[in-house]
Amino acid sequence: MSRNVPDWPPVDVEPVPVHPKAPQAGTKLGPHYSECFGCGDEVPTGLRLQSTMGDEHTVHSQFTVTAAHQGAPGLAHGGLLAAAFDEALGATVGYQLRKPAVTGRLETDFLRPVPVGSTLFIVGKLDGMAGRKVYVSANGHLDAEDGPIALRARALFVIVAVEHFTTHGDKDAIAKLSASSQKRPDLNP
Ligand SMILES: CCCCCCCCCCCC(=O)SCCNC(=O)CCNC(=O)[C@H](O)C(C)(C)COP(=O)(O)OP(=O)(O)OC[C@H]1O[C@@H](n2cnc3c(N)ncnc32)[C@H](O)[C@@H]1OP(=O)(O)O
Repeated sequence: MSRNVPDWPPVDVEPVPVHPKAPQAGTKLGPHYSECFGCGDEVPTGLRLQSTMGDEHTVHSQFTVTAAHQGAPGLAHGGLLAAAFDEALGATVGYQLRKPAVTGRLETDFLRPVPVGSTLFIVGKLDGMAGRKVYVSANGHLDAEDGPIALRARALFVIVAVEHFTTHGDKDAIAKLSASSQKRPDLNP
């Protein structure tokens, strides 16, 4: 079946300036925040994405679908799959720019059903930047790095000041994150 996919990126962009201290290819990235629904290891019902730096400005993430992620019986819920891509795309932006950025827009094409027990191999890549706008996209391969593509996603992340989080978020949790990230050079600018 053919699908009309809009031009991407939708505006003229510059190459994204990857931070000189961005993690090397092959580096396992670990949770950026232990209570993150997408990657945290303190969230029993979370998605627990595991990400690794790839070559050529990519980040590779794996998400294993459990019974807790069902929509239809035995199949992953589409909203949770979109959440997994939000996390994978956010990691692609965050670890390479090492600047805070939030999702402004996220669009997802669901191409194949994703059964419980399967693993999505998500490859996110930076597509360009225009001012504070960072364009990023990802493919999700079913059950292997070279498996069939089950989902595609494109997103706009917007670079924000740290005040975005201190103004709108939980100050105690931010303090906890700050303290723990002192031990994680990959999380510091
Ligand atoms: C090492 C660490 C690892 C870190 C790893 C991290 C992984 C975390 C992954 C999870 C990420 C999330 O879920 S983040 C949580 C979900 N997202 C949010 O809560 C964001 C809520 N939205 C907002 O706070 C705001 O709307 C912002 C910040 C996105 C934008 O507000 P702003 O700062 O006032 O800027 P604004 O001027 O409106 O927008 C800036 C530019 O972006 C454009 N723009 C903004 N939104 C859109 C949009 N939906 N569609 C098109 N374009 C848009 C504007 O037109 C403008 O273009 P121009 O005029 O410049 O051309």
